Amino acid sequence: MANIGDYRKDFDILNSGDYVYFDNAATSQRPNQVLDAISNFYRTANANPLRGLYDWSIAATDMYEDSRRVVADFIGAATPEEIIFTRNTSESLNLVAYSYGLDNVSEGDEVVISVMEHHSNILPWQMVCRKKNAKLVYLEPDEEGVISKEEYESKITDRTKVVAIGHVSNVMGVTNPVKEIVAYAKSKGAIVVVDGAQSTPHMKINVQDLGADFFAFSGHKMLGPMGIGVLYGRKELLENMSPFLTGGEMIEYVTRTDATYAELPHKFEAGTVNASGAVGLAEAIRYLQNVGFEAIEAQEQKLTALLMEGMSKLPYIKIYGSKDPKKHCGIVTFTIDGVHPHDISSVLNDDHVCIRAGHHCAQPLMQFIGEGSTARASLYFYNTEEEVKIFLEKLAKVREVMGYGA
Ligand SMILES: Cc1ncc(COP(=O)(O)O)c(CNc2co[nH]c2=O)c1O
Repeated sequence: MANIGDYRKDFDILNSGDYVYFDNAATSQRPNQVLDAISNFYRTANANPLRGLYDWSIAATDMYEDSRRVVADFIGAATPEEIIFTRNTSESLNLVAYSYGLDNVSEGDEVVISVMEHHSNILPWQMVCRKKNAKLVYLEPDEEGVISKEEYESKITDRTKVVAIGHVSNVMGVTNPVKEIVAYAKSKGAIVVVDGAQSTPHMKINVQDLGADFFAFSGHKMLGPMGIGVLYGRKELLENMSPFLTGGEMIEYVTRTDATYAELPHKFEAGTVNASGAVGLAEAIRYLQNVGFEAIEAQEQKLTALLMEGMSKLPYIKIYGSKDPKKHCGIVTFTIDGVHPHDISSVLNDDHVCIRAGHHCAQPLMQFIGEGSTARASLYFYNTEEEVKIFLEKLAKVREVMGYGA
């Protein structure tokens, strides 16, 4: 059994200088195995997949569809046809809103989301409700970001057609009770879309166990390349949905006035697909499975506990979310009295420490917690205790650098 620290050697960028990378909730880093898999695709099987009748195109198609099978197995889909490759979580969520929401939400219906959602899981539903004259209802968490049973049972009603909920908040780090929310939503006749962007990199996902009707995530947050995302959808729903984007690959037959569409999953994959991205994502999945989510979770929880314990010694720092490091998924959002989050990030960057600062594409949540912006450190399994110590040392200097007393 490899030690969790043995994997860091696979990430050249993390070993090429003195940078401390604590912005993994924005995007992760990539191991050499993923970079080599993408390079190998272009060096040995690069051709436009799915339509060509020659060896390279057939090889590219095989690699692309093998990757789809890897993704389906990874998240417990019933069949690979339930896996749609997109560019990212944002596109996946838009696909559901446009192709399912506009056809199934009617005037007077309600769509339930939470105030903690990323804009990618707010704006598509604002669009649906505006176009269909439906009502957008917000679930509100407690101070630690927990959505209570009373809260979701009071707001998910017989008028609810869609519940769209983040699995893990990119700000609070809290894991929502998705399985319970799904069960209750289904008892009210609603379908559930789960935004898995911040959960899929950190924990074992089984979409059938969750009961999700749709589940979205991005490759770049889980060691994969940018530009490849996934939408899982229950086959019976996908089969009855209109295409989202139209064009090449996704048709059976086109006349001057009409067209018939390809079978799943190709109906939802217009144009030349991101075959190399899918191959890279499949390799990222194999890499994560080799590390193991138990080891990943243990390392993240150990580092988050060290981080939060060190930050708690600085009285001018406020941490958002749970006081329990085990309930942060590696995400620690904070403010420093008197210092703008952008300045926190800039001062830390002077010491080669990389964190995120701003509204994190979660402005309704910022309004809910009464902040314009916050700073956020987000860890992954390849970060180290030494990096946490460096972060805490540099963080303790920020106020001084900004002209405050220590
Ligand atoms: C919960 C959540 N949903 C959806 C998205 C959109 O993912 P994308 O389509 O791959 O961009 C993000 C990205 N979150 C962040 C991107 O940069 N910093 C973040 O916190 C997210 O955290």
